[in-house]
Amino acid sequence: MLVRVAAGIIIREQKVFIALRKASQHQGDLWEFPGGKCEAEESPEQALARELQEECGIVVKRSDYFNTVSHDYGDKQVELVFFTVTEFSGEARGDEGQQVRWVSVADLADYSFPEANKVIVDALLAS
Ligand SMILES: Nc1nc2c([nH]c(=O)n2[C@@H]2O[C@H](COP(=O)(O)OP(=O)(O)OP(=O)(O)O)[C@@H](O)[C@H]2O)c(=O)[nH]1
Ligand SMILES: [Mg+2]
Repeated sequence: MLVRVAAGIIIREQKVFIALRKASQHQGDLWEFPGGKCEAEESPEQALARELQEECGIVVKRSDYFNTVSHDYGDKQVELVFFTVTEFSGEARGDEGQQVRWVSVADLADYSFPEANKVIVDALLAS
């Protein structure tokens, strides 16, 4: 099963917004950049805007392509399309009951992310 996912690296005042995946979800109890599956005929950018509105209550005003990561979890193959989100309206929050946090880029190193995120977190830490 190959799933295409759009995820947002939401940045404000040098901090990045991360959310904790629910224990019941795939790759549960790990931190993520919010986002979700692209629906049929939806571009990754459209999926990103929809998911961030649903999960975090923000309206994306500006997103820029960052990187694509393909990863095989064994039970699931994902193609993650990451965007930076630097302009949005609304206050980012956990609208699906998920724990959320604004963290400095350096502090991302202290959080556990799914394996596919490693290259993204490393790129941010190096930036
Ligand atoms: N949103 C998100 N998903 C990620 C990240 N890294 C990563 O491997 N994934 C994987 O991408 C897949 C899709 O994510 P999702 O569960 O958020 O999808 P969704 O919002 O449509 O929710 P759903 O599970 O309720 O249908 C999951 O298998 C998840 O493990 C990440 O940083 N953000
Ligand atoms: Mg999601």
